[in-house]
Amino acid sequence: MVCFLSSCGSRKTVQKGKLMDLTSTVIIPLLFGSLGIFALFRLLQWMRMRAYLQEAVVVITGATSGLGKECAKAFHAAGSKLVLCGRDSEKLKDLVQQLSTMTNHRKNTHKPHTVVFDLSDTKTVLNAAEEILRYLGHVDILINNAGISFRGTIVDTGLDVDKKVMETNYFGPIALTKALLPSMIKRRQGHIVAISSIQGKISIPFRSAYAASKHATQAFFDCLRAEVEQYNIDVTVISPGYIQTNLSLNAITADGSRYGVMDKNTAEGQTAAEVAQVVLSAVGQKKKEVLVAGLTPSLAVYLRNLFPRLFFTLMATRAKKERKAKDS
Ligand SMILES: NC(=O)C1=CN([C@@H]2O[C@H](COP(=O)(O)OP(=O)(O)OC[C@H]3O[C@@H](n4cnc5c(N)ncnc54)[C@H](OP(=O)(O)O)[C@@H]3O)[C@@H](O)[C@H]2O)C=CC1
Ligand SMILES: CCCCCCCCCCCCCCCC(=O)OCC(=O)COP(=O)(O)O
Repeated sequence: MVCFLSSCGSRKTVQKGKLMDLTSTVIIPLLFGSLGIFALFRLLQWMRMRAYLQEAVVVITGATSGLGKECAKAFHAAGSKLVLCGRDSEKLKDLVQQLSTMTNHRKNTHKPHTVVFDLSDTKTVLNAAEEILRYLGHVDILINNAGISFRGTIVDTGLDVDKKVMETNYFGPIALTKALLPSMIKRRQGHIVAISSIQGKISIPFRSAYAASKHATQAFFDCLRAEVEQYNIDVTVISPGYIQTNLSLNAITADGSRYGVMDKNTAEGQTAAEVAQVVLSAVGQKKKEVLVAGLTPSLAVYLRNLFPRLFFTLMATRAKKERKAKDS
């Protein structure tokens, strides 16, 4: 018995020793090796991204405020050659002035070019595309960012309002994309980015025109991605949740007037600078799509796809609650 116990003890000691040997000779080197490979991979990825963005001709629509303005700062700092688009030439000039004061000692930065046009006017969009190609010769990255939101009940909203939202958020961006696409196909190089929304994946009550325009955006750019892959053209769709911008202030309502209220959700959203960094990194890594949202909007997207009936019930309850709050 004593002999058995002592042999058990020594067997345990031998096993412990073998385990320690295995840890020091295999597990620890493997762990450090994997960490090293991962760090090297990330470094190479970062260097490739920097090289891709440096000197790239990047067109940004809606550069006069919010996310577009922050994207302009991020891509300018990355050394891209910017074409800043907007409706207001004074705001664009101010931005160019602001960018000129941003020094980046490690990067060669460029003075941006500006183009003024209204996305809801197709003729000016086509003229703008011509001007961009004439001035810069080509476009490497087009960021379709500009957009407006909407607040209203479907029953009270005139069709002219639906059309205005679709023209700004959908027809304008696709007109600009189509106008620049042939030159990208010719060069067999290019990257088209669409700033969509979580509302491109789910519809919430009293946002019909906006959610419809963003669903259309998602569908169009998903088709485009498939069609242009053979020409080495990338398409990235970015779907943010709430961002702290003027989007709700500038939203149009059922009668076409400005909403003029800063929504609580918008005010408490991510900062535009944070989201712009996500856009920069997604573009740099040529990601196909990115969701930039908190837990609830992200869960809502999964809920819509996995348990649609439950999602529809939640949305109907939300609509009743909102209408009651408005009426009282
Ligand atoms: N804020 C948010 O919570 C979210 C925003 N998004 C999307 O992000 C994008 C940027 O919006 P955001 O920065 O938040 O909002 P802002 O209102 O701050 O910016 C919108 C930009 O679009 C421009 N714009 C609007 N209408 C037109 C038009 N007809 N022609 C040309 N430019 C136009 C505006 O120009 P001007 O200065 O002349 O008005 C402005 O530069 C939009 O596509 C929006 O749908 C997506 C998810 C969430
Ligand atoms: C266990 C699962 C819980 C899931 C809860 C689902 C019900 C909650 C719905 C939440 C809806 C979130 C919508 C997010 C919308 C959004 O982020 O949109 C961004 C925008 O484009 C903002 O535009 P807006 O003009 O609407 O401010």
